[in-house]
Amino acid sequence: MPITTEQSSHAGSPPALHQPIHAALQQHYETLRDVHLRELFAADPARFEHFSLQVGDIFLDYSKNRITDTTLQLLMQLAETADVAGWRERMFQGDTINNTEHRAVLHTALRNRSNTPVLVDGENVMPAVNAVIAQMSAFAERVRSGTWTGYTGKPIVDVVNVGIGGSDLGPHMVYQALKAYRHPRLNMHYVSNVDGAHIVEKLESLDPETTLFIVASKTFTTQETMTNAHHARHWFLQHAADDAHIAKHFVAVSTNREAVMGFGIDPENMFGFWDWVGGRYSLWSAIGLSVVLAVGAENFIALLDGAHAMDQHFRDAPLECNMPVILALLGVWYSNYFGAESQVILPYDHYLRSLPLYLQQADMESNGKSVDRDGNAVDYATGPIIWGTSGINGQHAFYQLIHQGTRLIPADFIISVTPPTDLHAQHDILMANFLAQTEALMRGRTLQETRDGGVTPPYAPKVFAGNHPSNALLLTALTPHTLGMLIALYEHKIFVQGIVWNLNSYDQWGVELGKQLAKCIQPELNAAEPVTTHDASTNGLINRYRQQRAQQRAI
Ligand SMILES: O=P(O)(O)OC[C@H]1O[C@](O)(CO)[C@@H](O)[C@@H]1O
Repeated sequence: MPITTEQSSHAGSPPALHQPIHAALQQHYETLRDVHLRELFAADPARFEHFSLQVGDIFLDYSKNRITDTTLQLLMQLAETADVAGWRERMFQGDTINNTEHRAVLHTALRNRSNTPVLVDGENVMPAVNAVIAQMSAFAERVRSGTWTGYTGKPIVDVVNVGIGGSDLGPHMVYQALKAYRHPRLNMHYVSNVDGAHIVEKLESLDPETTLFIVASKTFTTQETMTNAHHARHWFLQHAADDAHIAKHFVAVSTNREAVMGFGIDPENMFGFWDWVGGRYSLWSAIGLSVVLAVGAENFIALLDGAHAMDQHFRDAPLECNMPVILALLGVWYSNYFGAESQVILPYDHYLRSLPLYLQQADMESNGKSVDRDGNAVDYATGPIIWGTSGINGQHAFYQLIHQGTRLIPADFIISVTPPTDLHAQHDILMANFLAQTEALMRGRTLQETRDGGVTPPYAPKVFAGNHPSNALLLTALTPHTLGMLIALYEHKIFVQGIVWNLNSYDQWGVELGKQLAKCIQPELNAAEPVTTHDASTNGLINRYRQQRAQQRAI
């Protein structure tokens, strides 16, 4: 039985990928599909200057893409057809662009360092945004200075952020990235998984007298987070023995005041945010509290400043020299014309090793959609599979497939020019590999070059077709400001792609379905009678689990 989606008529014009510009791009693709990047470089000695761009401390070289001036002109027309500029303005202005949840999308207001008014339902949100930043800064100052103490009077040493998805991945990634800026006494920990092993293992090494828990959940109903938070409270009270001590060891970050109070956290120790901040875009809100504790308010504000600088660039720069727009359209070019299925993210930076994981949620939870914003099934590819790891490790794991496999995998290479340590020679090795990989992917190696290169026969398996596209992103240094710019760059890239694909990038109904089903299944795992209400496979697995657990418990 086919699963159908409820069809509704398009409010506006057809999606850009149903308009004549799409046919023009398809035609153009036919002229370019067999052209090698080597030829494009040979034809234009200024290709690097031509297809590169500096914004603040981020330099983007996109010359190793399978594009010409015509490609970019057509892609820009696609963006115009999709009204990227109009939607961009709607987002920044606080229009209800998340149509299925009837919400504005205003993570940009959280880092609106110009402080110009941003209206939601006629109310300027900036005073509330600034008040939470001030509240976080004051709290962090007390914890960092040691004036905020635990129930036995000792300063806090360990902070556990209990959260999942956007309430974990963003702060965790930034905490890792900004190691150089961390407070020497404070260690942040991140517990997300409902698998008991995660929190049990974490608590083993912690001292309840010097541990602070941040329960981070936009909704304060997420099962994984609330289960872990309750376990943490139980563990704490086993030692502290008095509920009154909770106030010194548990704080909350949420939009749900009632639920926070219901958990037993003093609303004084709650850091609020708003439903117009999507979970995967919430790092800039109070969800960043662990980052403020770790690196201090000044550095957190520098992160916000960096994101704001990218917001301004994105809002003001013409489409053709707009970094997020360029990255987004290159992605569309490969997804919708070359049929690329994935996008690999390759940070050549130990401290950015969690960036691919963070971008998986940001991108795939946003644009992993098969219906457009009106609920119509789309007939074109949307969000790509995002994957990757620290680049240099990836070289020794999966790069073989990128070089010689059958799939086209566009790659983003990211590196900082400034070494993170004084091991300068090691940084040169890292940089050399970064460059070698982008060059090898682009050039490949011909049969003749293989023969001439001192390689032993057989030659044919050692030939590389090349022509694999990549972007190179050079950061001047991995500072809070540059990191803020980099994250905002990807957020806006995702936004632009969502507009071209006519998606609502700000809901996540697939995830919600999984949550609902898990809640139905959980009580069935301990049901007295065999379960028969699901399909045969799910029934079979539930009943097998029930029986085996019952046998284990009986022993
Ligand atoms: O912050 P919450 O409400 O606990 O939600 C956590 C995560 O769950 C999701 O709803 C689904 O993964 C994400 O969008 C969100 O970041």
